[in-house]
Amino acid sequence: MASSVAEHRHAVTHMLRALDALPAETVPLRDARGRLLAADLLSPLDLPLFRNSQMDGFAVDAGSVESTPVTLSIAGTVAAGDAGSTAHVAGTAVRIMTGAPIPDGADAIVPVEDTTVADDRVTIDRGRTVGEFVREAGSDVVAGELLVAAGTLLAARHIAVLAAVGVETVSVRRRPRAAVITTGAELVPAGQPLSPGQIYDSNGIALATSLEANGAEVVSVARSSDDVTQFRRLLDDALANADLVITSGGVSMGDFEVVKETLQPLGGQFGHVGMQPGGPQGLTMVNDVPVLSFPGNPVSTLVSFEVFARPLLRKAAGLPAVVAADLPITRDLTSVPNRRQFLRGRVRDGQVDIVSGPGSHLVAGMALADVLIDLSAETTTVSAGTHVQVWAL
Ligand SMILES: Nc1nc2c(c(=O)[nH]1)N[C@H]1C(S)=C(S)[C@@H](COP(=O)(O)OP(=O)(O)OC[C@H]3O[C@@H](n4cnc5c(N)ncnc54)[C@H](O)[C@@H]3O)O[C@H]1N2
Ligand code: MOO
Repeated sequence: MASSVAEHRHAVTHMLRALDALPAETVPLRDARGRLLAADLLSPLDLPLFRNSQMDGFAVDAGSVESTPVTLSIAGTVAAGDAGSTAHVAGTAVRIMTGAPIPDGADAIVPVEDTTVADDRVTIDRGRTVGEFVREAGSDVVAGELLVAAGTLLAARHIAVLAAVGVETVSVRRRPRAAVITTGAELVPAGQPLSPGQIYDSNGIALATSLEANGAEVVSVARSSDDVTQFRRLLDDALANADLVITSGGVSMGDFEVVKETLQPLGGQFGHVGMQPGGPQGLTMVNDVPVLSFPGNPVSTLVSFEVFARPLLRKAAGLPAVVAADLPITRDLTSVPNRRQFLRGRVRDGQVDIVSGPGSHLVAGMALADVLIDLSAETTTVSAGTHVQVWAL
């Protein structure tokens, strides 16, 4: 397999198509933020549920406050939470609090600021017309009306209205379940002392957090030595629980390419994609679960994720597409011929600058970047001021 970025992306898209049609699951409303609503939600109730006051003040019939000042006797008090069964008697005022049910017969609210109370009488300085500061039942939404449409990415404002009508759980699209396996005899988890030749495993956590940031649920992050038996066992565990497996390392031309050695006999396609970093790539379908095999260099892994996994995961999760822009570059640069190059850049004042060399081990340089600069395979030189395509990280 030797292919272009576009060809490989096409193959990955095809292999990951099932992620767009994952079944629904029910989650507590409290956990629904960031999830895609699976079905239209109709309101079970009117909102407001009952006619209530928009102000602390006095409920009156507008007719009796037409000419002011006028003094009315105070017939009672209703607070928010009261049942609101008392009827209003024309020519009187009922002391009322914001959110309290308006007594039948009252049709306007006079805010307390426009009144003076003496004993059990209130003098109203400014009248109000019918409906002023009255919140009618159903004026926001009526029972049976569409509250939130299927396919909505639930945000706090959607959760708010669902809570307001008493919804406890919602049906949402299941998140893609992803498993990560890093490979390499040299890898050690943080917290363990490093022996000569060993390095900390950064790709496991980098891929897990990348997956989560793009709407996936990470079911496991495992680490394998270069031993085929161990890798195969971890792979089987991952396949049992995941819709997608991402591996890192073990795909190029060395003697200990555990990922390639295990997956190629299962039909995996391994080879070079015309890009830098991220050239060596593998793609395998095992038991109907797609396995994306990214190269082990830390920047190669992250760039592979950006180019091949992130756009598809965001689409499956209903998240907005990755932001791309054309921006002028601050300096002259050269690019390797016949490879699409993804350089690490930073945008300042509407221009993009390079923040790191092209080496795929430069993980600290990657951390300085906020965009990838995407240079086509045909590009060999770019002069300062030329517009280049960038993708937000
Ligand atoms: N003769 C050739 N050698 C290499 C080629 C080639 O075409 N011919 N391609 C190079 C390119 S490009 C890349 S990228 C790497 C990809 O190699 P692998 O995917 O097999 O990765 P490894 O050899 O396992 O590791 C590469 C590098 O990355 C470090 N690494 C691996 N995993 C992790 C991790 N989880 N956390 C941190 N760092 C990791 C590893 O120690 C190596 O330094 O192959 C080139 N070689
Ligand atoms: O493709 Mo490798 O990712 O250049 O370093």
